[in-house]
Amino acid sequence: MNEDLASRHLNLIQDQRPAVHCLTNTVVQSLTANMLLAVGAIPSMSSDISEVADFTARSQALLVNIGTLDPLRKNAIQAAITSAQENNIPWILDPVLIDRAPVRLAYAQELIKREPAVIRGNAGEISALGSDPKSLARDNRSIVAVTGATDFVTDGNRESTLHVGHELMSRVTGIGCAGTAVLSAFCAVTDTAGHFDAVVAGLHTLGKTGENAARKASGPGAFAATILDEIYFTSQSSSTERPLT
Ligand SMILES: Nc1ncnc2c1ncn2[C@@H]1O[C@H](COP(=O)(O)OP(=O)(O)O)[C@@H](O)[C@H]1O
Ligand SMILES: Cc1ncsc1CCOP(=O)(O)O
Ligand SMILES: [Mg+2]
Repeated sequence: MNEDLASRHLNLIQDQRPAVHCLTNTVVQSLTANMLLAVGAIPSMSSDISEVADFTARSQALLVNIGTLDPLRKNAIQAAITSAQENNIPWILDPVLIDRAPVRLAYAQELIKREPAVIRGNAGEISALGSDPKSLARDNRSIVAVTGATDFVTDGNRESTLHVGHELMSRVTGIGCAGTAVLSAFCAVTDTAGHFDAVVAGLHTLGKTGENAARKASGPGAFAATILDEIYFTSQSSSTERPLT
């Protein structure tokens, strides 16, 4: 079932080539842009306050990743979210490392009040928000995805648990961040009602390509390159509707 869901969304991405504007941390920008290109989306990364609203308005999804922050970037994030809301564009939050600093947690909680379409984080990050994933989803009208060895997705009512991925994915910085960008591209080709399925499909695709890459890579260094290849081959094969594995 998730295979077909993923294949259908990958086909839509190949057809629509959605633009995803990414306000993301300085550690993962290159991997994120390359993962979006490999899956068939079109990334942009500007954070200048003079243009960020326009970049967002001309995109089909906005990624907000708070891994590295500064005052200028915070201003850009607020302006981009406003533009996304004004243009009915889904914005997706990756609350990186909010379990490590109270000020970062408080900032993420402020952003969540603006009702992201999706919140994707690892178990430590999501639990730092202080409510269970289903309540968090219901209270903010968001899809919540809690990722790790097992991924859990909820819209506050529906639930999906995914047993995909490989341990090597936790050994390369940016796989989670790039994963949130990939599921943003999946959300970009669906309407709000389709975002639950889009997140499940995006995480299924990420996990299966991670498994494929782990079979071929000798270690984390090769894995970082191989996962790019694998998500590209997967996106290309979706047009012939071959299974992801
Ligand atoms: N131990 C693991 N076993 C299998 N898959 C994993 C494991 N750790 C991470 N992953 C995969 O990597 C993805 C993102 O990793 P995660 O560690 O949750 O994010 P982050 O890097 O933001 O902490 C998950 O959705 C899952 O597919
Ligand atoms: C190490 C680090 N520090 C701030 S952002 C970042 C990258 C986090 O990437 P991911 O959440 O995908 O592991
Ligand atoms: Mg992360």
